[in-house]
Amino acid sequence: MTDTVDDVDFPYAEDASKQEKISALQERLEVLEAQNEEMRDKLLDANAENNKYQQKLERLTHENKKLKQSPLFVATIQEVTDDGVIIKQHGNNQEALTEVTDEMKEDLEPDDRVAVNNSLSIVKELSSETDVRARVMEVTKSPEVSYADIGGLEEQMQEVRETVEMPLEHPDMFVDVGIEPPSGVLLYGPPGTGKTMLAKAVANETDATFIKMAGSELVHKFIGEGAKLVRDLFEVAREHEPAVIFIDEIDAIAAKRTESKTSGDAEVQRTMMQLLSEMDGFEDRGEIRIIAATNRFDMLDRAILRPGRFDRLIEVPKPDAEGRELIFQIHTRNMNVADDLDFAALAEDTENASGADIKAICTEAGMFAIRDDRTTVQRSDFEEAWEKIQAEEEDDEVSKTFA
Ligand SMILES: Nc1ncnc2c1ncn2[C@@H]1O[C@H](COP(=O)(O)OP(=O)(O)OP(=O)(O)O)[C@@H](O)[C@H]1O
Repeated sequence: MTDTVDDVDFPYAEDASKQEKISALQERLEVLEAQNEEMRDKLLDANAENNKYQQKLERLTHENKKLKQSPLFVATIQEVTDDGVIIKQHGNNQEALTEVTDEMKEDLEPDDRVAVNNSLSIVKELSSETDVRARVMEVTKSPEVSYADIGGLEEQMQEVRETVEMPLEHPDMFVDVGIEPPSGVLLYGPPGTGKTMLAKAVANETDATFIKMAGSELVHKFIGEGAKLVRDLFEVAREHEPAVIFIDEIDAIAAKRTESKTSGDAEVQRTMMQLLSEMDGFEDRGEIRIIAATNRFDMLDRAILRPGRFDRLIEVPKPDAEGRELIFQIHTRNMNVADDLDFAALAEDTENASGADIKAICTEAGMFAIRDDRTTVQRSDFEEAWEKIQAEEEDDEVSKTFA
């Protein structure tokens, strides 16, 4: 129960002298001032904490709202008539007549792509196909990642080289020996372990164009376009031979079939079928290699792992202590670190860190040094950085659980 002002009992006896009363009151005043100060600090802290939670709440509410919004479907305008606009939905090719405002009608022409909602009303006009391609595909001529930038993963690197590099650089050897090179390579393992790096490095070393597409974007950005984008992906690769196609998060398009028959699932199936048929016709594809990556190997539909498809599986695990040491060395190459920095000890301290975590630790350690007005980064900076990153990762986990 909180004290009220009426509860005040005076810190002196009734018969105390005036002087005694003054000094007793003085003392009490000092104590109360100190308590008041302490309370104010606590209040400030609580306010700051409250603000933080408020912001988190807003972020989660926003995220929640976004997830609940129903997806849009893509359609192409067939005809603009007096009765409305005839559209053809991508995916199921169904035609429909839909009404639009006069204002929107003025802007629409046959062949324009539009996004429609569940009741087939046009929600917005979409940018042209070339823009979509550019948005979902990352095309880089010889990306700037080399094998020397990858720490640990010697075995994985060796396997990727045999299965991707050899067929690109010496296709004749496979012909001479009379065997087919593996069609596709699937890299699987936890996030941030260097799967994308491996794919980029092999493209770089073979002077190939690196073409990346994320499985999740393929199926979640605009429903109805997945299959077409897969076709486009292989077409772009053919235009840029030699090329390495990299499909990240392949589980988004090649997950095990589920019982539900929602349009989303049907769309994912169509996208996967297109990918399988592109891969099955792969012998004629010349100098194109396909690498896919997933963090969710358990979710994959086994159809994509059949011979002739992703028939070479390479596990990319989190680095062991030796791997972590190498990755620390790589990411501190351009940093001004203390001469006596013990990389092996850092590796021991950071058990369970992925390559991406180590990169983040190095940057964060540099920030700690800067905050401390130093130009040399020392062991304690790395330790603090790892603590901070672990705390942030835990926070992220909590956010995901409540989202
Ligand atoms: N083995 C490694 N050696 C050096 N750096 C690494 C390694 N693994 C990860 N990194 C660093 O982490 C970053 C992210 O790694 P990358 O994108 O290759 O991971 P990934 O396995 O493809 O992750 P995800 O599954 O999340 O797509 C890289 O740009 C690199 O800086």
